[in-house]
Amino acid sequence: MKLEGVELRRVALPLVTPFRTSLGTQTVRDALLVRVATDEGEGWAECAAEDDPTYSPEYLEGAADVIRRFLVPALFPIDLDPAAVAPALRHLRGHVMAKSAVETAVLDAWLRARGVSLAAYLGAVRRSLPVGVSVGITDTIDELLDTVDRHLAAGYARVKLKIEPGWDLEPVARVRETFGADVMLTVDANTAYRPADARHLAELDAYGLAMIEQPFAPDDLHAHARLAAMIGTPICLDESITSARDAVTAIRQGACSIINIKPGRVGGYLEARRIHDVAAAHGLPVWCGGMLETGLGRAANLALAALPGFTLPGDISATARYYERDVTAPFTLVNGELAVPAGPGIGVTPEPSDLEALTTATEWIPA
Ligand SMILES: O=C(O)CCC(=O)N[C@@H](C(=O)O)c1ccccc1
Repeated sequence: MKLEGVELRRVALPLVTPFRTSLGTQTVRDALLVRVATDEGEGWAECAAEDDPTYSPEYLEGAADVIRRFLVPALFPIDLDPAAVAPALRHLRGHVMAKSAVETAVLDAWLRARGVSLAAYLGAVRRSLPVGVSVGITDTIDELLDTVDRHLAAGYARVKLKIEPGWDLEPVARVRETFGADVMLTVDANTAYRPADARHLAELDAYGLAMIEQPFAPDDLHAHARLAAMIGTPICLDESITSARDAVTAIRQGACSIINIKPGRVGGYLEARRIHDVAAAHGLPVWCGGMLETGLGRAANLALAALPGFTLPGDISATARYYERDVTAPFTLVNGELAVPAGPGIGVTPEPSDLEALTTATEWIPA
């Protein structure tokens, strides 16, 4: 398969409600979409990078630049198949979210041309999935309780509460006492705490949480291992894991007993599957994280989350949780589950009128 050109398209999707985490508050999702044109047809992908380098060192303008100047030119001479992309880009250091978007678009084109779904290609074992929902930091506890109530009524299998210093024990205690012991509850700190906060975080052990996600800095595996040894609640890593090698290191150091896999953060769906396999070999459950994806990323994440080791509900909410309008048809919860796309490739394509309405810029990179 030969690359004939690549379209980079920026879209802006207003969020239905502001999304506040320890990293800041988001009211719109600016996304970079990648469409590859090949001699066998086209493929789509979405870059997980945010507008600013707060979640990871990557950011959208930088990802577009590295794709335009380095990643795409490196692929033009290559006879492409899914396994050929990463090796062709290996001499270019880092930029895993940009690389993930390019690899995924090539993978989508290759699979569409062969009539194979991403789910089947990755080894999915389920056709629909119970999914979780992420709840941002709110101004008041009452607002938080209303939000959780609404999401539980919608059928979400797990509620994730964003926490940060000053907003942790009380919101968790109030949600637990309001909704009872049976709700699967997790917290995500997005690296907001310091090792000296370990004893404070250990008090979360009283609330039967399914996990505490990424309390400390991405590179501080020791602090995570020390907390893991102090408490019964499992520690889950997100930002710390950018490859299968990172996953092995973290597991061997006792820094985590659950891993949040985000294909963009680890360089693509093939590396994501490797992390799934490594975790399974060590008996660790994994789940699929979210980066406020449009329907393009959401579709691909559902395929990954259908693999056997993804035994915990992921951050793959219904479209309506974030967006009034999306670039693809909306994903809706049916009996608390989302259907895994079964069509060729990622199984969805943008709706032309919605895509145009949400587009803020496009550029074409010719061969
Ligand atoms: O449901 C979603 O797509 C978002 C899930 C979520 O909480 N994402 C968090 C995270 O750290 O996992 C996040 C996304 C984007 C930016 C910062 C944080």
